[in-house]
Amino acid sequence: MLELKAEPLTAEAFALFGDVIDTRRADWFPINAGRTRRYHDLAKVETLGEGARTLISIFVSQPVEIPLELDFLERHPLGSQAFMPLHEERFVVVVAPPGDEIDPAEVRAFVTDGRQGVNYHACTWHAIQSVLEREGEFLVIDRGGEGNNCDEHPVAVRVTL
Ligand SMILES: NC(=O)N[C@@H](O)C(=O)O
Ligand code: NI
Repeated sequence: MLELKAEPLTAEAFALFGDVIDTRRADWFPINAGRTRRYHDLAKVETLGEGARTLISIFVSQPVEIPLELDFLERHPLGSQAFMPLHEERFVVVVAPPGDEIDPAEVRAFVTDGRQGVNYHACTWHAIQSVLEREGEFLVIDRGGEGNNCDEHPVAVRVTL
């Protein structure tokens, strides 16, 4: 069993796996006669393969227990997947770099601070949505279309905070 203590999520540490969506760390420009700040193009949306299209969904998730025990990670080979909390929910992120095998030494665990969202790049191995403390509501942007877009890989991970 791989034991990991979750680190605070930062864009730098997450760069190998995807993007951190966070207005506090992003540029913006004014639109709508200056009434709106546009935080523009914050993450790389990928939609690959036959009939690919971008989906906008809402996930309402029940909270996970800590320690969080995982027995697999998953990846989406045909597209990215973004999760943005709608009510400052914190969540646990467990990732490994793209590749057909998962090297336990490369698995990382993070915890968000409520203002952060994540966008997993295509093929990044990740744990399924794991919200903390209370029911969470997330805006999810990912890929629809033909073909299989979800592979699972067994790996035993135990995450503490
Ligand atoms: N299956 C699904 O839509 N969600 C997962 O991909 C996940 O990352 O939670
Ligand atoms: Ni996923």
